[in-house]
Amino acid sequence: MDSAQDVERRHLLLHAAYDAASVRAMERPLLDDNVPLMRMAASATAQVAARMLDDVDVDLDHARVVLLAGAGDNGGDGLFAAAALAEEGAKVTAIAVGRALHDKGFAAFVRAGGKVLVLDPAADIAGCSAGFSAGEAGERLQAAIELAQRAHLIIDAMTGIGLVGPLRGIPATIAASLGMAPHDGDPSAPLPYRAATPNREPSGELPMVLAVDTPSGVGVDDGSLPGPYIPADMTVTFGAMKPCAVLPPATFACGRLELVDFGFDLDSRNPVVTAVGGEQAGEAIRLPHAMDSKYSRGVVGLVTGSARYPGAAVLTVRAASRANTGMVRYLGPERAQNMVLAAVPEAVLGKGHVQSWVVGSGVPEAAALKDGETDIQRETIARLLAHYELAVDATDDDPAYDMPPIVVDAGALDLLPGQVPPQVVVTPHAGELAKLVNRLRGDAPRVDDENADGAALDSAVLDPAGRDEPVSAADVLAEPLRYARLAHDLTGATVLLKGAVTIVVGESDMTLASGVAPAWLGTAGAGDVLAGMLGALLAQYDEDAEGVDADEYADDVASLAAAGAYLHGVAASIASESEQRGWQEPDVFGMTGRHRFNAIGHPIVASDVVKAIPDAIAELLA
Ligand SMILES: NC(=O)C1=CN([C@@H]2O[C@H](COP(=O)(O)OP(=O)(O)OC[C@H]3O[C@@H](n4cnc5c(N)ncnc54)[C@H](O)[C@@H]3O)[C@@H](O)[C@H]2O)[C@@H](O)CC1
Ligand SMILES: [K+]
Repeated sequence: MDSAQDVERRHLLLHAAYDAASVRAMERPLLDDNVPLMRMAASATAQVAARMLDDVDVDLDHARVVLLAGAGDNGGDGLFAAAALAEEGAKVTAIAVGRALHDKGFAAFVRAGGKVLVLDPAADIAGCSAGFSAGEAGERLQAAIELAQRAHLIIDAMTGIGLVGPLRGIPATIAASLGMAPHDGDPSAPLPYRAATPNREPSGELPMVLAVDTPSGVGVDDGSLPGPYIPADMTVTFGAMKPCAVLPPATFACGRLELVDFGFDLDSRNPVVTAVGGEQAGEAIRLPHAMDSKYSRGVVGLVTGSARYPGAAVLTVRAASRANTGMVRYLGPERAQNMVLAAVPEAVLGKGHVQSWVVGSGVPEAAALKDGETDIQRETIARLLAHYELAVDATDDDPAYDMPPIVVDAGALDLLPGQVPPQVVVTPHAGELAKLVNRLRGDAPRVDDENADGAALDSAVLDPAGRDEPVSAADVLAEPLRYARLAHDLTGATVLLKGAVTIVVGESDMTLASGVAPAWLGTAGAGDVLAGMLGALLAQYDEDAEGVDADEYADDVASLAAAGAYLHGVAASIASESEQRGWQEPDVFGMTGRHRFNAIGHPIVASDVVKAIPDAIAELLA
């Protein structure tokens, strides 16, 4: 039997991601003990490379492999791995993209019969001629790119955790030619436009790419894509996951993840981001007690849907009522009330005591109302949210802290007060988060922001006070962690930023992520269902439980929000019968692989997700 410590460590290994500084700190004691980490890394890389070639029926004897080798230890890993492949008969060429190569790795590679192509005229690499002309440098670069394009496998060992900023120089040129690069005027590198396959199955196109530790060029610590990078079919990563393995958009450039466990003391450092696991999400579900009543199991109040969008009322109420609540109360216009009652006769109309609120789904934002038009739901929500506004000099006994948790979705986001307590959970997608941030900073909208009708706003007025430029949806998609943190800093709210990998930022530094949902979930009403489910999970929570202090309460709200996203994703997987996910935990090198299903599944509507909620809960509790 595994001890509790083993189970906890395994959870961290498969879910937690640590920044470069933490990885170096965790390596240190092992290096001091002369544990041959680089040899272990290289051996794993070579074995994964051989497996990839085998998967596409290429014998090592006939394999053409190109190693892109940087000057640092990442290049060292690559050279030792390439040496091992060359010894097995593969035809391997190392392309030196920097001015040096890892000495011992290079020596091993040459001994194994590998060939080297040096690109930088200023390089100083033993036995390799340098000082060639600019013209020859250009020809060598071209030859290197063609060689790589004709290879069966590219091993990308240009940079790992030592990357600083976007790739520059020759590595940048190589990455732009072989991989992806920003377009003119667009600060963020685009993502490869590929269909979402189960298990991040490689496309099967040659050359395949194996990234060593991290795909070169990605933002290791924040998951951004600051410049050119090479998307990988597989990333073999060492010691612990780095944030780029979990956080979007970089995680989508990693392909399948394989982790080499060095036995790091993972408890010794705080992860930057932790992916929610099933067990953790299951803890958010309160089991009914023998003495329970509908009230003690949790009552959710919903101010959702509107005369314009009554369907959202139905979806949120159905989702909340299926996600383990004692009762739901609905407040809304008559048409929506009638629809709610027809769909959920169990719902209670009108005000009353609740343990959580859900507001804003299917409620028009202010910008969508015509001049002078009012919306009854917005008025109710505004009155409710006023109770959550913290006084400027709020103390611990500010009454806002005593309000029940509230999910602020969609059309209510523009009603959110400036400073709120952490039991306020905002659930924007990228475009909504951009608007929220701009409003709270007093910025004007930028051209690429869209109004409610999908038409571009043309008033690109920049802030004369010289503040940062207004944020666009594209900015948020390019750096979701940064902007989710900014939204939290501006509001105090727990921020759940929706996406293929959903990010939750709460009071503590730790960020949570959930990528369990299949891409089929990107469908109208899915956000309404999530809001209802979040309300239900928050209503089950007992903040008066013994020993829960304010910090813990804030952390628990963040965990519940992430668990809600996870449960939503599991329900979508069940509904769509899909094994595809936005993010998948890594395989651990040397452990027998999990049984992999490969069901791509089928399309769904949001109502299908609602129906699957009870099964999803049962799955998490099993
Ligand atoms: N420290 C250790 O004990 C271990 C480290 N390992 C490997 O070592 C890597 C870290 O090695 P290093 O610290 O040498 O760093 P890297 O090899 O990741 O990166 C340093 C190299 O990248 C270049 N570089 C940095 N920023 C650049 C930019 N913006 N544009 C172009 N080039 C840039 C530098 O000039 C240098 O040549 C890990 O990712 C991992 O692959 C593994 O061997 C396992 C053990
Ligand atoms: K790399």
